[in-house]
Amino acid sequence: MELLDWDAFLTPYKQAVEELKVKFKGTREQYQKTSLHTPIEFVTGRVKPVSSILNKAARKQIPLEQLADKMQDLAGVRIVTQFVEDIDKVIELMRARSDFEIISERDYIQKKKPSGYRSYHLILRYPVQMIEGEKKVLVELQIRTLSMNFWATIEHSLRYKYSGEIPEDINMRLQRAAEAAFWLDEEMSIIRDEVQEAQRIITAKQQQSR
Ligand SMILES: Nc1nc2c(ncn2[C@@H]2O[C@H](COP(=O)(O)OP(=O)(O)OP(=O)(O)O)[C@@H](O)[C@H]2O)c(=O)[nH]1
Ligand SMILES: Nc1ncnc2c1ncn2[C@@H]1O[C@H](COP(=O)(O)OP(=O)(O)OP(=O)(O)O)[C@@H](O)[C@H]1O
Repeated sequence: MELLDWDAFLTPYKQAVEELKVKFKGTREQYQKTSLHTPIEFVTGRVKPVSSILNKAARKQIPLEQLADKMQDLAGVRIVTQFVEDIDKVIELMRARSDFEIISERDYIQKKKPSGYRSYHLILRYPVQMIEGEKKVLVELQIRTLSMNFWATIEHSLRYKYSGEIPEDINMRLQRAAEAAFWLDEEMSIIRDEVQEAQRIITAKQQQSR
């Protein structure tokens, strides 16, 4: 595929990522207007870079003609939460929506990956309105806490730096960091009610001074 074709091929994925980011940020804003704790801390998204698509296609032996069906993370959106309990709430919110179909779920929180990676993944089939008509694209939605996100971001950078072959001593540190990230989530869950009450007071004060 040439550069121009990539641009055309990825257009609906870009559209899907932009639309879903707006929608999920909108959900966060709705929560902020209530006295309820918002389960969404922030939302990010990206279209997979072409170099990364080519690497993954070669690694997984996916023919380029089958990318749309076989590579589920061409469009990726991530919802980051404060607490592990918020992840369940976000999953509930996603299951109640009618603007996409959830086609699969993977729980890497109950069952973390050997690397230490924790996150909850949903694969969505999302309809994008193109000038040629509706096109349904797959979107990978990752839901994770701030602590899980911190670990995954650091691990991703190291994996990139060492082209997947992370030296043993650093790997050991990463495993320990994964355990620390898990305990951070546990500790924060225990004081969740206190934290949420403090945040409610701060939000109410900010709204009064507007
Ligand atoms: N940082 C980090 N991210 C991970 C790890 N495992 C999975 N992910 C993220 O989760 C996505 C989906 O992973 P999987 O559910 O394992 O999907 P997969 O197609 O079986 O495997 P990948 O080749 O990793 O995409 C990846 O593209 C990454 O963004 C990990 O060990 N570390
Ligand atoms: N679902 C997602 N939502 C938001 N950002 C994502 C998502 N998946 C990956 N990213 C981010 O996009 C950037 C580039 O991701 P890339 O697709 O190359 O990584 P990857 O998903 O780990 O790779 P691979 O699946 O090919 O091993 C990274 O910063 C990664 O954290």
